[in-house]
Amino acid sequence: MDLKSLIRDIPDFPKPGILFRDITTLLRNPDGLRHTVDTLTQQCKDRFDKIDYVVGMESRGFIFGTPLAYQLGAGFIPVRKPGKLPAAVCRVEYELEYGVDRLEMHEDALGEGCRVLIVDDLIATGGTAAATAQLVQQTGSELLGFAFIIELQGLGGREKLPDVPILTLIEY
Ligand SMILES: O=P(O)(O)OC[C@H]1O[C@H](OP(=O)(O)OP(=O)(O)O)[C@H](O)[C@@H]1O
Ligand SMILES: Nc1ncnc2[nH]cnc12
Repeated sequence: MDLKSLIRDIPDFPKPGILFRDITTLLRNPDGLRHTVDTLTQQCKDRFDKIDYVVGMESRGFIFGTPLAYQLGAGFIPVRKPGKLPAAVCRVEYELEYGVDRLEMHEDALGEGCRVLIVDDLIATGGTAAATAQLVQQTGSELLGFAFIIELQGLGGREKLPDVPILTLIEY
């Protein structure tokens, strides 16, 4: 299935010069959604052993991370933008392709010995994923790898990440 054909390109969003890869057109297509989640699941099963937790970043990481965790028999842990999580959090700052922000995770969400996969819809500069890796590794968990639906190659994103396997389904 040609998943790339289901992704819509929006020039100059959210700022001039950014070509936004819009996944809402993939999500609204029943076959596209099923194929994306099933392919991601199969590739993760082939590549990673015994994933305890899938960590997904707000907000688009939630869309793919939760069904993936369900299919893998893992738990899902949300990493959120500041001020959204109710219990005590750990924090990290990160850079976006179009801004700077902070991410938070509940400090009791992970601990020593947890086997963790980080999932997001897209990697651009890698700032979000690198920051999430920092949050995960600070807890003493084992970071097994990353899975993204889309990789924007040429922005150097994967070079920012720790040396673990990185799965991607669609590349630009
Ligand atoms: O590799 P990077 O340069 O860090 O960019 C990738 C991140 O940017 C987007 O999220 P965004 O912060 O726009 O938030 P959203 O998911 O709530 O739309 C995307 O979903 C990734 O999380
Ligand atoms: N070009 C882009 N399209 C969609 N989401 C993004 N997140 C960061 N850069 C992006």
